[in-house]
Order: sequence, then C-alpha cells, then structure tokens
Amino acid sequence: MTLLEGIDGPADLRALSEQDLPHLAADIRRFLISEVAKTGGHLGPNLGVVELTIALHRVFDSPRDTIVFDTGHQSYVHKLLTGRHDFSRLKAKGGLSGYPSRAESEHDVVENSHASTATSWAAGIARANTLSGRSHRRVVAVIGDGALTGGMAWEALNNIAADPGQPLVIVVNDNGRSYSPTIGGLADHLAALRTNPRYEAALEWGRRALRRAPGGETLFRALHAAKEGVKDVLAPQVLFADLGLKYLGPVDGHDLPALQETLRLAHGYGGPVVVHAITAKGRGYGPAEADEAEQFHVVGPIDPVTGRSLKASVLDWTSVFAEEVTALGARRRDLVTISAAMRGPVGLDRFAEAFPTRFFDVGIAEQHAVTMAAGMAMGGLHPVIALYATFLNRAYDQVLLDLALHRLPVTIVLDRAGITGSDGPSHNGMWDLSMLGTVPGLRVAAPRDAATLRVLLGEAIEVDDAPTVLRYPKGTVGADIPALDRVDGLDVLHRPTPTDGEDHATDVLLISVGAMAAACLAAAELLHGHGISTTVIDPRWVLPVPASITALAVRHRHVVTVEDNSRAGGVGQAVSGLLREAGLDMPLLNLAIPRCFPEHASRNELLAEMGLTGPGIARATTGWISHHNTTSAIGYPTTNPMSGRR
Ligand SMILES: Cc1ncc(C[n+]2csc(CCOP(=O)(O)OP(=O)(O)O)c2C)c(N)n1
Ligand SMILES: CC(=O)[C@@H](O)[C@H](O)COP(=O)(O)O
Ligand SMILES: [Mg+2]
Repeated sequence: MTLLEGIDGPADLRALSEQDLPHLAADIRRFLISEVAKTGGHLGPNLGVVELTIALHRVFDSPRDTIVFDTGHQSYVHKLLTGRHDFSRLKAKGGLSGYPSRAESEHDVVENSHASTATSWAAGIARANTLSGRSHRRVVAVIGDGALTGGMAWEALNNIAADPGQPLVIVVNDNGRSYSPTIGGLADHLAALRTNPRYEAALEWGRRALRRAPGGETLFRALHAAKEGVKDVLAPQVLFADLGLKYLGPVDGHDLPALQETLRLAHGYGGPVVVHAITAKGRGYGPAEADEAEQFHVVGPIDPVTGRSLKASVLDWTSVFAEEVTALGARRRDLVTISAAMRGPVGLDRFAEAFPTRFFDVGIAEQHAVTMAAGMAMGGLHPVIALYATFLNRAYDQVLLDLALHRLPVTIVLDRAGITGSDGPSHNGMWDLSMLGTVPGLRVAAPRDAATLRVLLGEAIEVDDAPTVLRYPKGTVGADIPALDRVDGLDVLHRPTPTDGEDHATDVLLISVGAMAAACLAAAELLHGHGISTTVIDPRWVLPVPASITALAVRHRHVVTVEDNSRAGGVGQAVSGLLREAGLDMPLLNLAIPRCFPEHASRNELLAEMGLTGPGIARATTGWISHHNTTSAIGYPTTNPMSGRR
C-alpha cells in the first residue's frame, strides 16, 4: 500500500512523520500523472501544488478551518488528501468534478472555476466566523499569480486590509504563469524577484532561519528582520505591506518544512497575512516542465511517458478563428486583438506572433479588456476581444455602457459558447445570448460551420458604428453546411420536398441558432419520416432577431427555435416577442437549455439529455404538435394565410 492509499482524510495526513512527507508527495505526483493522463485535466497546476496542499492540510484543520482554492482547478491534491481517490471518471458524468464540489466533500466549501474570487469568499467567511463567535476558526484563500491579476482579488485585499483584527490567511501560489507566463506590472515585479540571483540566496537564508528559530514569535521577528534587510530583493512585501497586510515569504513552495513553518506562523497571526509561496507549474513531470507554452495547464488524454496527446487532431472552431483573424490582421492594420490571459486557448497565438504590437494580454481582467477595447475603438482601432463565453458574464456592464452606449466598433468573439460540459456548471457558455439580447444596438452572430465563421467574422469587423459579437461552441467543427438559398438575410438550409406540397403551408419553421444547424437538419429528416414538412433556416445574425422571420413564419403552421443558450431570454424568446408584436398568434416551441446549472458530463451527453440533438428535436416537435392539435381549440393558427392543408 502506498502512503497515499492510506490517506482517507487530513487526520491521516497529520499522523504521518515529517520523513514520510516527501514519499507521500512522490506518490501523489505518480498518481496525478497516471490518472490525469487517462482522463485529461489540469495536470500542470496540480503538480505544482503538491507540497503546498500537504502543508496546508497539516497546519490547518479542514473542515473546521476553511480552505478556498481560487478558480479551483488546482484542487486535485486537496481532493486526494480529503479521501477522494477515484479519479477514473474525472470530469466525466458521475465522476469527480474537476473543481471543488460541495456534493463531493465537506472539505469543499466553495464551488468555483471563475478566477479571482477566493479573497472575497475568504473575507466573507472570516467575518461570518467572527460575528458568530467562531473566530478560532481559520480561513485560507489560496490564489495564483494569474488570478491575482483579476481586479476582484484586489477589491477584496483592499477591503481585508481595512480589518486588521480579522484573522485571514492569503497564500499566493506564485508559479509565474497563468496559462502562459503571467503578464503585467505585478507579474514583472514577481518575475524580477524570481530571476534575481540574490533570490536563491535569500530563500536559503529563509530556510535556515526558519529551521534555527526556536519558536513562532522569534521566527516571526527573524523574518521581519530579514525582510527589512533585503527589502530591495524581496520587494513584493512592499506591495502587500503598503496595503496594510502582513507579508511572510517568499517561501519555497516545494520545501515542506519551510512551508509548514511559515503557514504555522500565519495561522498564529491574529490578522490578515499574505504567505508568498514560489512554486513551479508541472513540477516533477518532464514533459510538463518542458512545455514552454503552457506547462500542461490543461491536457486531454496523454501518453504518461511522453506526455504526447492521444487525441486525433481535428479541425476545431478555435483553429478556424485563429486562421481567419490572422488573415484579417494582415489586411486591416487597424485590427488589434485582446485576450484575458488565454491567448492560446482562444486562438490568438498566431495573431500575436504575426502582429506582436497589435496583440494585448490584459491578464484575467475581462472587464478591463472590454473597456480598454472601447478606448481603443474610440481612438480609431477595431479591437477583437476573444474570450470564453462564460467569462463574458464578468463584463456585462462594460459591454452595455462602455461599448454599446458609445456605439463603438468592437468585436467580441465568444469561444466555448453553449454547453461545454466537462468543466461543470460554471463553465457552460449558456447565458451570453440572454445577456446580450438586452444590449441596445449590439448585434450577435452565430456561425453554423467553419465557412460561416470566416464570413461572419469578416462582416463583424466591417461594422463601424456598433459592437458585434460572434459565438461558437467548444470542440470539433463539423462539415460545412451550404445554404440552399438566402431569403431576406436568412439562410435557408432545408425545404420540404415537393411531395410535401410546396404550394401549401409547411408544418414547421425550424429556426436554428449557430452550431445547432446539423441537429436541426437531422431533425428535419426525421420529421419528414413522420409526415411533418419542415423548413430549416439559419438567421446567422441571431440578435436582434431579424424582422424578416415574420414573413417566413406566416407560411408555416408552427415555429420551433433551437439554441444552445438558456431558454430564459434566448433567441427563442426574442422570436416569440417578434411574432407577438407582429400580431401573429402562432404556436411556438423554444428548444434550449433549461434554466438550471447542468452537472459535469460531456457536451454530447448533456445536449442529448436536453433534447438538443436531431432525434431530441424531432421527438419534442412531434410530441408538441400532437399535443397542440389535441388541446388547441383553434387548431392551426387562423392568421396563417396558407393554412387549410389539414
Ligand atoms: C474570470 C476567469 N477568466 C479566465 C479564466 C481561465 N483561467 C483558468 S485558470 C487560468 C490561469 C490561472 O493562473 P493562476 O491563478 O496563476 O493559477 P495556476 O494555474 O498558475 O496555478 C485562467 C486564465 C478563469 N478561470 N476565470
Ligand atoms: C480553469 C479554467 O477556466 C480553464 O482552464 C478551463 O478549464 C479550460 O477549459 P478548456 O479545456 O475548454 O480549454
Ligand atoms: Mg500561476
């Protein structure tokens, strides 16, 4: 039995001797490499926090003390140390979540995945503890250098500093990287420290001082004296100290004795204290350490020996965007691109390499990205901001008031729109259409395939008097779906066969949003088999919904909308409003994501559960039509001038 297999919770960890700990760390690394290689997941970040997480659970007493991992992608070691050893279905339906999950363990208090919130959570929990007479409990926020670029983290630190009597530990897990190296003034500050030749010496001094010092008080004084002495070297303390926060460190985040000593000091300190730990992402795994670009921040299934991806390479939406935006960059010198710490994942690597002065990584700062883009557009540029759809949630106010109110030509490209699946409830990009539908003047396009992505991106950057948004999902882009016709700006993808009776009203107008087109076409075939004639259209520019839909709708008996956005406030509801405003009282079915937080599972599994597949759409449509026919007093809409076939 390995030491790791003997750990069912933090008490077992605390029962181990100091000599056991390096062996446990090695067990954990072996486990992470072999298990995450099978499923995929956040391998690099977790390899980097093995010792840090061991030390945290040795010094703090979870769940009595609360440990909040910012973003939560680095919580695998925490899962192992709190008794969760079955990683065989990590991020898969029914398996362990890739993030903290309250359903899994009492040691997971916060469910996250969006960055820069841990300091706020910790401030709130600590204050609640104090006001409820539980101030003996400790609250720890573990936040990465990347997450520390997010404004919300600093809003919290500013506020925490205003409460010097509030015990609260903030561990800065500084590995110098977000996905790629962390960018910005703070990052430069930290990087200067790490690359300073005197830093190693300072770390060594810290190690010796910690080991020599007999008690916490002495140690604390020793650390203070040291910090004063090497102020020019250990500069980050100034940053935190000037805010009014006690600073401990830097400490080598892979040195277990030094980490535990420092955390014990922090535990005993009666106010807010920052512990600055220097770690290495991907630590102990050659292929991750050698991955210059992202140090295996997140991987799919890999060969554990070589680290090579086991997934066949396929054309995905991101690559199509990457190619097209770079081509457009060559034609338009006013085109600039912006990423919030995710240049690789959103497909801006190629653009950044081709046009380094026209690419901006702003850190995990979606709000700033949008308002900065507004400023750039004001100055005559056309910014393209590429984000995961879920992270746009952060910047609604900026889109509304900084972009739209000023009618500024900025294009926001939303990757991972719709169901993303395996990253759980908070990663689905299922609210963008609901939010964006409320923004005056803003237009949203949803490409259905690679060809329309290219065309719509081109159209979006031609709009010079309003913001535009493009949204597409995660994963493989299917074959191109050519339109049969374009009618009043609407692409017609399918028409009923002549035997269905072309000169009569068609049964169903199926309005497909973006990547739902393939499923809608499959549904049309199935409906045809049930004797239901269908027209499938793709409006391409889906919000505001084109008014021309009305003219087409009246030639049908039923309207069905299909989108991978929340049903609440999506395109379906907008179509419904459009038809009502036009005085059309026709039966309308909105197929979309229910208003819920979908549990982690694959995208395809979730789409199938939600009925957003060809068979699901056909089933819902036939069921609804027959129900409507038996329950409706008026039968088919009387407003339909073409009605009368049945
Ligand atoms: C609001 C938000 N924007 C973007 C992301 C995507 N993201 C996930 S992890 C990560 C980098 C985090 O870096 P850091 O906090 O230093 O953690 P590390 O992976 O280095 O341990 C980013 C940008 C996110 N989770 N939340
Ligand atoms: C934690 C986070 O926000 C990202 O790392 C995300 O999990 C990556 O998702 P993809 O795998 O879809 O790029
Ligand atoms: Mg980092």
